[in-house]
Amino acid sequence: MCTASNYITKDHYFGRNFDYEISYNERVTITPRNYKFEYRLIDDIESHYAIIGVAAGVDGYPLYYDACNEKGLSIAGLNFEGNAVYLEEKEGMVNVTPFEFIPYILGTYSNVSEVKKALENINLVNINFSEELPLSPLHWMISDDTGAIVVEPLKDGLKVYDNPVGVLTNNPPFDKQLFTLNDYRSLSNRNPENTFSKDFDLDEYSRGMGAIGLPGDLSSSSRFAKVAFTRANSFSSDGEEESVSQFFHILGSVEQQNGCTFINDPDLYEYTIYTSCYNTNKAVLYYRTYSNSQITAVKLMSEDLDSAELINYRLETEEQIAYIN
Ligand SMILES: C[C@H](CCC(=O)NCCS(=O)(=O)O)[C@H]1CC[C@H]2[C@@H]3CC[C@@H]4C[C@H](O)CC[C@]4(C)[C@H]3C[C@H](O)[C@]12C
Repeated sequence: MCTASNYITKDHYFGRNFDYEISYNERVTITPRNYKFEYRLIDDIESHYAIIGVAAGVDGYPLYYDACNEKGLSIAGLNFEGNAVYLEEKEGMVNVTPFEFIPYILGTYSNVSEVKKALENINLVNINFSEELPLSPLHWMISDDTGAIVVEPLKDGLKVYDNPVGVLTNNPPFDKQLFTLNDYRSLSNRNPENTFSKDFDLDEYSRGMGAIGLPGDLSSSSRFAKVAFTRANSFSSDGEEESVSQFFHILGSVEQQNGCTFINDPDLYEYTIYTSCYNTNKAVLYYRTYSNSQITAVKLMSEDLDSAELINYRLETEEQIAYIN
C-alpha cells in the first residue's frame, strides 16, 4: 500500500509514503533537460523539462515512482492491483507505456490544467519495461499549486477525477474512496456535544473525541479516511521547515510499521520504506527512510540542468542520532 498527499502553505508540497515489502534499490534520480527520452512508440524527445524524483535502481532509464519537474508539477504512481488495465496501441492517440507516463507528463507539461487536456489523447499501452520488470498495476495522483487530479487506467480508457481531498491510497477506485468519506462527515477536530440523548449525560472524559470512529488500521480505504482527515485539519505556519515538518506528520498518520502488515513467511511485512516530500515551487525533494528519521534534501536547481546524463544519489538510510552527551 502507499499513500500520496499534497499540502499547501506558502508553497505547494506533495509526496508519498512508499509502502512495500521489498525495495528495488530506489534512489534519487535527476533527469536534466537534454537527457534523450527514447519512447517505445512515440517519437523520441531530445529536450524537455528537468525532473527530480525517486526511481528504481535501474541504470539507463529513470523508472520514477514519484517525481516533480522544474515547473512545479508533481506526480506519484501507486499500486492499483486488480483494477488497472493497459490497452493495445491505438491509432491517433499518444501511445505511451505506464513506465513512460511520469517522464512524459513531467517532461512535457507545466501544470495540472495542461495535463488534464493532454490526458484526453493519451493511451497507456501494455508494453513491459523488460522481462524482469513487467508492467505493474498503477494509478496516479498529479498535483500542483492549483489543485490535484487522479488518473486511473480502466478497461475503457483513462479515467480522470478532480481530487478535492488531496490524497490517494490504493484500492478501491477513487470515486468509491471519495464516496466512503461521506460516512465520516460528522467527525471533527473539536470535541462533540452530546447529541446521543437528552435523557442522560455522556461525559467528555478526553480530548480528541471528535474523531472517534476515524479508522486506524492499515487497509487502503482506512488510510484514505485517516490521511484525508489529518490533511484537512492540518495546521502549521507557512515557513519552509514548519511546512515540511507538518507534511511528514500528515503522511506519518498512515505510516506502516514493520511487522503490522504480514505478506509472507519468513518475516516479510509491508512497511513504509520511504516518505518523500517535494516543495514543488522550489523543486526540492525532502525524504525520510524507515531506518533514518532525519530529513535529507536534494535540490533540482543545484544541478547542471542542461546536461544530458542522469544524476543519481543513493538514499541515506543510516539512522542519524544527535547524541547530546
Ligand atoms: C510496488 C510499488 C507500489 C507500492 C504499493 O502501492 N504497494 C502496495 C501493494 S498492494 O496495493 O498492497 O497490493 C510500485 C510503485 C511504482 C512502481 C514502479 C514504477 C516504475 C517501474 C514500472 C515498470 O512497469 C515495472 C517496474 C517499476 C520499477 C515499478 C515497480 C513497482 O510496481 C512500483 C515500485
